Amino acid sequence: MKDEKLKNGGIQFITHYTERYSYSDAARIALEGGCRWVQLRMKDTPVEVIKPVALEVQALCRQYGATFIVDDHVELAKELHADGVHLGKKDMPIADARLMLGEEYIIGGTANTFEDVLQHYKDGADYIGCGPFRYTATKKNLSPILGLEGYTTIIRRMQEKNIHLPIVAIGGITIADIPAIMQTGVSGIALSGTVLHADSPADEMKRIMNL
Ligand SMILES: Cc1ncc(COP(=O)(O)OP(=O)(O)O)c(N)n1
Ligand SMILES: Cc1ncsc1CCOP(=O)(O)O
Ligand SMILES: [Mg+2]
Repeated sequence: MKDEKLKNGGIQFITHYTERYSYSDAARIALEGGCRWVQLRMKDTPVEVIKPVALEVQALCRQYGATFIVDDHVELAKELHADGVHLGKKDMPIADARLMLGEEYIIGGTANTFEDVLQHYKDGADYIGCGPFRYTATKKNLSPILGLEGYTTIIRRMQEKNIHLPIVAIGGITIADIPAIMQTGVSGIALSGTVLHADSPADEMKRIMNL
């Protein structure tokens, strides 16, 4: 079951605040565009404000058969029975989240280096959000930019150590970047701004899903 939910994961759409669309409208647009992996990311927002939005986005994801991931909030993910949670360096450690959530939940971890990937692998992550590919205004305090070379190196080092874990590239990615990034051996792509800021986000999502 968890494997199937992860296979929804070629392309992960991540929400972000815009004046144009509410979080749930943005998620709906991505789903209408064919995306089947949505992460609700609402930075600088109290959890009691996130919860009702999360319920809406979860219902939408269920309607479309999409995988629903909550950013940062392990307890909320558990309370809602989300499909999973995404955790970075400043969030709950993955090993602790695994103890809280058990094996059935997807846990994604952020990595910028091979050493990060190795740690998340040992701690039981299900996938890695690896980036940033390039500069993006969607996230503050970015780690060093990886570019294509960064992914190639991380994937090669994973192969050398026989580490099998889906790598999802993230950070400033546009449709034009996707073929070359996929060529490095990553399993998926996470995007936000390129969809949200497109003239027609639903059409952009469709173009991405049809690559
Ligand atoms: C798929 C994916 N990859 C990386 C991140 C970044 O998570 P984190 O480092 O915790 O930063 P915030 O998103 O919480 O600002 C992500 N959310 N999703
Ligand atoms: C959450 C996150 N983590 C690293 S880059 C990033 C933002 C991704 O959004 P965008 O596709 O707009 O750069
Ligand atoms: Mg986080």
